Amino acid sequence: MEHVTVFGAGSWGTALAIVLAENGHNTLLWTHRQDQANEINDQHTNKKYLPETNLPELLTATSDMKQAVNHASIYVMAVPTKAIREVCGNVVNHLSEKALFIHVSKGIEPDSLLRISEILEQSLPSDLVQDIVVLSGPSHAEEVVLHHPTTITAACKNIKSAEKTQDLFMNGYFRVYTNTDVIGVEIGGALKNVIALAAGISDGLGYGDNAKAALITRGLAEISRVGVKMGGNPFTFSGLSGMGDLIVTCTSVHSRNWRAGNMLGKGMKLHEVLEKMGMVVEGVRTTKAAYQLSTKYEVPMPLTAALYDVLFNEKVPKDAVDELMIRMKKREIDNLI
Ligand SMILES: NC(=O)C1=CN([C@@H]2O[C@H](COP(=O)(O)OP(=O)(O)OC[C@H]3O[C@@H](n4cnc5c(N)ncnc54)[C@H](OP(=O)(O)O)[C@@H]3O)[C@@H](O)[C@H]2O)C=CC1
Ligand SMILES: O=C(CO)COP(=O)(O)O
Repeated sequence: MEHVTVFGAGSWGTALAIVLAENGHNTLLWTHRQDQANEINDQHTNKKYLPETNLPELLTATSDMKQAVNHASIYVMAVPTKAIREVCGNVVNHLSEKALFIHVSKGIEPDSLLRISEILEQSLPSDLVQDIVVLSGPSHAEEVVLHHPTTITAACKNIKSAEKTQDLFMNGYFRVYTNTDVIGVEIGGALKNVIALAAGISDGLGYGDNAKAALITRGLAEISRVGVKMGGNPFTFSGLSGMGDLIVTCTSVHSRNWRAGNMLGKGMKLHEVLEKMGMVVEGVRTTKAAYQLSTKYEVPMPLTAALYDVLFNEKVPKDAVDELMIRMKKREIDNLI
């Protein structure tokens, strides 16, 4: 039995805290909202994020950062990408012993173009970090809490820490693989959200399965192209954190990115969509970052560029699709390896 603190009590942080508690670990969930901590401790629910779920009574919550840091030396960082720096900054204020950091966020910071593990490296004192692990793959919180079979990857340059993460989370419904390709796993997890927004737009426009399959396949081509240039292993992109997560996010009604795209395709404005969602839609900021990555690494990413224009330059979605279809002729296969 280990002591673990999960930072972030949204859908994913709460679902992972349930997995850990069910695996017998002494798990504390940190939230920045006292009323939410009270609800979790007193009613064993988190109605805003997982309305149908009863939380294990052994799972407790706090909004006290000092208590959260002191509780454990294994931390799961489960806040959206845009909150990672702020939460790390607060953790550091109370950190006094070496800890293992497992992050589960799927994004890339616009402008700095840092991956989440790089933001953690920048924000945390290196002498107090045992290792940084990324846990990523096709895993909607709504299905994990129903114990539906789920597979995911724990990646760390140090395989021992990936294996430790595997042991912490693995159980009969949550199967964890290991990988040492942190770059590939993080890039796949972040960029699939861009393509999922596009898949939602395609469905919102009334296009069918052919269009969806095209987006998933050509989306994977552009994710792999830039991911390999950034140093990822080409094979990682056909694994759980690449193709696996791309499929689930582009095809599931649970996906916030797909749902947001769907509303855009039906004609809603981006700000209206984001207000209506009330949960993080990582793909919006990540589209900006991906567009910048495409320029920085001189990699063609036509789907990303089209989505960028729809989100930030008021391009009409149907026009973006039409323009994608009549681009100049191409060969299908890139020489990635
Ligand atoms: N949901 C899922 O199935 C999965 C999500 N992920 C990834 O996990 C990450 C978190 O997503 P998810 O849990 O779904 O997001 P949600 O939108 O469900 O929840 C986000 C949580 O983070 C909190 N938060 C936001 N900003 C801050 C801040 N500055 N300080 C402290 N807490 C903050 C929110 O609090 P508040 O209520 O106050 O807004 C909320 O509790 C994302 O990167 C996502 O891509 C990965 C796999 C699966
Ligand atoms: O990453 C996810 C599933 O693996 C969750 O995707 P959304 O953020 O689109 O809901």
